Amino acid sequence: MRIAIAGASGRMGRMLIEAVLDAPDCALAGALDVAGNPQLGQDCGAFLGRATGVAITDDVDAALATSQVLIDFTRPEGTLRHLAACADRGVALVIGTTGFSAEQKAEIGAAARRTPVFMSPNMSVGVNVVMRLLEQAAKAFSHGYDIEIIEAHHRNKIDAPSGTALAMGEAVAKALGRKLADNAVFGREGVTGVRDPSTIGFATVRGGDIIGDHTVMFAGIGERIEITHKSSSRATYAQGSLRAARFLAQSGPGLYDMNDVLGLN
Ligand SMILES: NC(=O)C1=CN([C@@H]2O[C@H](COP(=O)(O)OP(=O)(O)OC[C@H]3O[C@@H](n4cnc5c(N)ncnc54)[C@H](OP(=O)(O)O)[C@@H]3O)[C@@H](O)[C@H]2O)C=CC1
Ligand SMILES: O=C(O)C1=N[C@H](C(=O)O)C[C@H](O)C1
Repeated sequence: MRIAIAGASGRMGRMLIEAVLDAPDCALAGALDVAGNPQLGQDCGAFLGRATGVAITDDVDAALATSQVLIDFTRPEGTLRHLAACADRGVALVIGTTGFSAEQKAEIGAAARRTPVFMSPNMSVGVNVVMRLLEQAAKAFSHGYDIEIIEAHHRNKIDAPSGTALAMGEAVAKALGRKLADNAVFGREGVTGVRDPSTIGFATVRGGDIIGDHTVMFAGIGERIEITHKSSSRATYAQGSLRAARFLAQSGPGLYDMNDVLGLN
């Protein structure tokens, strides 16, 4: 499978380059980064001391020329630019980027009618299994338990709450027949009044090199239940992304997520 990586010099881009180079069924076909990035023109394996023959470029057409799948961990505006190019060329797209608006998500859905697109705010198998546990827990604790979602990430993360925390909130809200948009409370300060039981609270921690921790708390009277996932390596996200790429390589146009890949639907 011929794979291009967008955000090639980023934290996830580098994990993905290493994962693709080490996967016997994958070959690196392109490495993209944004105009002005200092790594442009360098071999994308230089950080590993490996010569891949693939230079990092900001030329989207050149990076996609011989690629079957593009894996994108960049920023929403970058992803949308790559999405349009992939849809025009029929190149499949794996989206790991987070922080999309509702309008941007609709744009992704529309492009997925032309080419296979996979999107998940968290590529780890563990988080996606936890999503299912959360649906069950939310139904079981639907009365008398307050729901709070706490996430912690490294100091360089630029979006909050994390895409995963928001997806956990969506999963819990859906299981309860609520709309997250109507019930989410993002942080608290000052005289907040007593807690409205229908709300789903979010708290964000940013610091150091935390890779990604997520806890959903169901707080009742006399007990509380916490369902926690902690990532200890970005390699999990890279392996999940390759799994998604293999899935797309065998799929027609459509918008897919980890439930499709793991057969959880
Ligand atoms: N789904 C999942 O499992 C995971 C998702 N993520 C998400 O992936 C994204 C990237 O995370 P991370 O690798 O840590 O971030 P980094 O900042 O380390 O990397 C982002 C890369 O994208 C480049 N970039 C920035 N803006 C654009 C643009 N407009 N067009 C193209 N490329 C651009 C950056 O270049 P430059 O440095 O020059 O700005 C950089 O190379 C985030 O949204 C994060 O939340 C992260 C981990 C797991
Ligand atoms: O930016 C990160 O690092 C991560 N982002 C994703 C998110 O926003 O949920 C996934 C993971 O938690 C790491």
